[in-house]
Amino acid sequence: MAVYTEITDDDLAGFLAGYDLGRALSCKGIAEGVENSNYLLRTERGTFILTLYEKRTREEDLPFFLGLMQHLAARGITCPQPVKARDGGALGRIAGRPATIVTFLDGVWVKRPGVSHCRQVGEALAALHDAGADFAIPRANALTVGDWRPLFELSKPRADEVLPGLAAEIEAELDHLEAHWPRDLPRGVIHADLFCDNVFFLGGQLSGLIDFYFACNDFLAYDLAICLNAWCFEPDHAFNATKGRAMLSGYLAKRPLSEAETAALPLLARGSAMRFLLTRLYDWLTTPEGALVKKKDPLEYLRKLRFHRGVASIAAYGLPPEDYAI
Ligand SMILES: Nc1ncnc2c1ncn2[C@@H]1O[C@H](COP(=O)(O)OP(=O)(O)O)[C@@H](O)[C@H]1O
Ligand SMILES: N[C@@H](CCOP(=O)(O)O)C(=O)O
Repeated sequence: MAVYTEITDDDLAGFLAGYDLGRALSCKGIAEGVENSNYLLRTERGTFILTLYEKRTREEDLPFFLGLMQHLAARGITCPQPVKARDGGALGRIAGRPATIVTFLDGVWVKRPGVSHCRQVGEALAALHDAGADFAIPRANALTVGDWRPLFELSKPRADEVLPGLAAEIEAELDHLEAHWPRDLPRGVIHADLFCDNVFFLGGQLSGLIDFYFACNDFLAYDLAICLNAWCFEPDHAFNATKGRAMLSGYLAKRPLSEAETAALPLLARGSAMRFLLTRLYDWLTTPEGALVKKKDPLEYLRKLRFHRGVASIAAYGLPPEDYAI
């Protein structure tokens, strides 16, 4: 359960006094997510999500995240919308933390995605990339290749407690990624965390996207690599090429990949696996016992990384060359 900051009834009443949402009827911590504290808030005016920003979400980035959600919605992407307070702002403070209220999105996330889910995620990702193209506020990715080694240094002394030899394997992989990371692929606004728990479905149809708090400007194909990792591996850790093909086809139907993007995809997938391995490893080693959050397994991403290390081309993800030639 991701609740890092508890709020009192008085905190909530004081916060809501700035809004036209009536009184709180209930406010319950949400048992999902790992980054921020989220509450399901019911007021006299409806149901909302109250988010208190924690950990990796920097306050100075909030105008980017909130503005992006508004920008994307205006271009047809279904995502939560910040609720404005009476003073016109959407960002406030509660219990000492920066906080916003956003609209509640109907739908459920799928724990065992199928081929159709993967295709729809590919389509939605391409639509997001298209919709984000003219978003004016820039935000550099704070978790890209140059940030991985400093992040790793924080976990390195204890990494082998998680798996003997892990520190050396990560170091060697970082050497490779730093030496080969692409410099010049098409860039734009990426979601950067479009995992299964951030995509809602209703009746089998994708109904909305949430959790834009890692969104940034980076390689568009890197976002696709993140999604391949998050959606197309089976619980036994095998990559499912049918799902990979569905996701890539869904994406390609809306946005073609360049030759350079296609060639870079295995490396981007390795990098994406490294990024989530490192944040999970850090959280694994530092989250206090008894914290109200379910820690995520770093080694899941080590296995994914090892798979991509053996991948020579995008064909291994289920797409034969004749399907993506442009
Ligand atoms: N706008 C929303 N509408 C409905 N449910 C939401 C919304 N935002 C968050 N949630 C719920 O809260 C959970 C955690 O939210 P998320 O943004 O993923 O947290 P974190 O910032 O910690 O990653 C989600 O899995 C979902 O169940
Ligand atoms: N997706 C990340 C963790 C952060 O995302 P959340 O949406 O689950 O809070 C991971 O799986 O490591």
